[in-house]
Amino acid sequence: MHHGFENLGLTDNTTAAAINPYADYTPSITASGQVNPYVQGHGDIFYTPATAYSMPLNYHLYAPSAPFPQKLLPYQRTAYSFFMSDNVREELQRKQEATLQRLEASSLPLQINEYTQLVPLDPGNRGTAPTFGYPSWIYKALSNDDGNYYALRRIEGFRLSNESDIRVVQRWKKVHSASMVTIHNAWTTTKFGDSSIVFVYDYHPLSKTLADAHFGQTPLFSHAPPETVLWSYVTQMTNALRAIHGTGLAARCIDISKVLFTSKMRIRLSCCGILDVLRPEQRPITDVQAEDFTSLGKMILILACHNPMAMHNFAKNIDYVAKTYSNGFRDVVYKLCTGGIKTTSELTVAVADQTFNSLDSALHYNDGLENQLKGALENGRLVRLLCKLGFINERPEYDMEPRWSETGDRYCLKLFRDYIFHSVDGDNQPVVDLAHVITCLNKLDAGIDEKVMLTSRDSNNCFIISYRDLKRSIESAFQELLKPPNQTRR
Ligand SMILES: Nc1ncnc2c1ncn2[C@@H]1O[C@H](COP(=O)(O)OP(=O)(O)OP(=O)(O)O)[C@@H](O)[C@H]1O
Repeated sequence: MHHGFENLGLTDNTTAAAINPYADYTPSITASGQVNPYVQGHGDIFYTPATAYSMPLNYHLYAPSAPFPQKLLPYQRTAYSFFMSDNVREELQRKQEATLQRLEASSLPLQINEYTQLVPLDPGNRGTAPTFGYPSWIYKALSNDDGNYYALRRIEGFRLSNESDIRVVQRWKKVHSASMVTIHNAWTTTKFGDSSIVFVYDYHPLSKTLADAHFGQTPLFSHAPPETVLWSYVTQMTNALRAIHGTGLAARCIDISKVLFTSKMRIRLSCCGILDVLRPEQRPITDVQAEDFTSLGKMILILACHNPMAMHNFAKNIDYVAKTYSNGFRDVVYKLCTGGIKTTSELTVAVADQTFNSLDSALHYNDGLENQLKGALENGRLVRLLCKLGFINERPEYDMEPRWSETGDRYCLKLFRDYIFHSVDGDNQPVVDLAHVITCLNKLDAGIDEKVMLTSRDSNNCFIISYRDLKRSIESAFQELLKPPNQTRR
């Protein structure tokens, strides 16, 4: 397979010193003679100038972001390493889709405070199952203030008798933990036609409750889940409790229906702060905090036994845990359920070993994501370049202008576009080779000295031109498009 033209791979030492005929573009050349693609022409509207980082690698070369799923040929790797993996892309796209989903016909208010586009997140809910003693609803909503999506939890029919009760939300806003759904605000409203109180939380698209994940229609596990999964839940909830108790608050909502499963093995405690407003506690906070540990023990017992009613026969079920899981796990669950753990320090010590396992898998996962990120590292640059080429090529209004016409120096850009996209093979069949496109665009963006041979469409003319000069032409042609109308285009 060939592209019609071959790279000559020549290094031209003269172009580096050549006079720049277009004042608009001066490539930034580093001490080692490389072109810095991030420092484009002055006032380049497509690039934000890099501040701290100015020494690029050889930008048309990519380090492999191994491991590859199978042995790939070099040209396959070029395309493979340039994008995130299909799995990650699909997951993110599905989350995007869920986030942007809208409800065409809705009886919900069009706007409440700064929030619009309300979509119920729990459409099966008829508001009959009382959460915290009241019917409750949860909606996704768009904030007109910051353009982010939030989850609004509405507690129906609640009247705030004491204004100061809602102030506790300010304290909750200060609790930061990656194992919690962050709360942002709370307010009362009559916009739903009743007196409701609304709590504003972070929105986590496609999340489900632990109850749904383990006991729903498509449960994650059909029987007892692996011990590593349960330890991971315990350590994540320990992380949440450390932050909550450390701020002098108590969670009061650890339950399979209130812990959200937000992505692979990531759980977050939701609904924090609601009970503190609805039913403020009079008891000493240490007593209330102690209940968080028993709730955690019950939750883990329920999941371990794969039985929502596991607490009804505690002795039998803790026996089952002893037979199915390790002694260490059984001991922690037993202590939690029976009040043997009363502070986060005690819990932290009890789960210390497992915390390192969780940390290790979190670090591995992080490495994996960073590798994925590498795949998308530079493709933004090429999109900008493609946009520029698109703006420049085939502009009918400049057909009669010499520099843009078939004979002018913009002509090589048109031929270069043909070289990238319109190559044909020996049988005159279109060559659709992503790796070729990416390689050419990378070289063009880096403006390297390598030369390429371009042939006119009628095969009568032939140009040999370096990527550096092509880049210069693109920049000057693009800058001309930006010129105000009263300045004549060259
Ligand atoms: N912060 C959030 N971000 C995104 N989705 C959420 C959020 N909180 C809840 N959800 C979605 O709403 C669904 C219902 O949540 P909810 O807490 O009401 O659970 P539930 O099982 O209906 O509990 P209850 O019976 O107490 O209402 C969850 O399964 C989840 O899909």
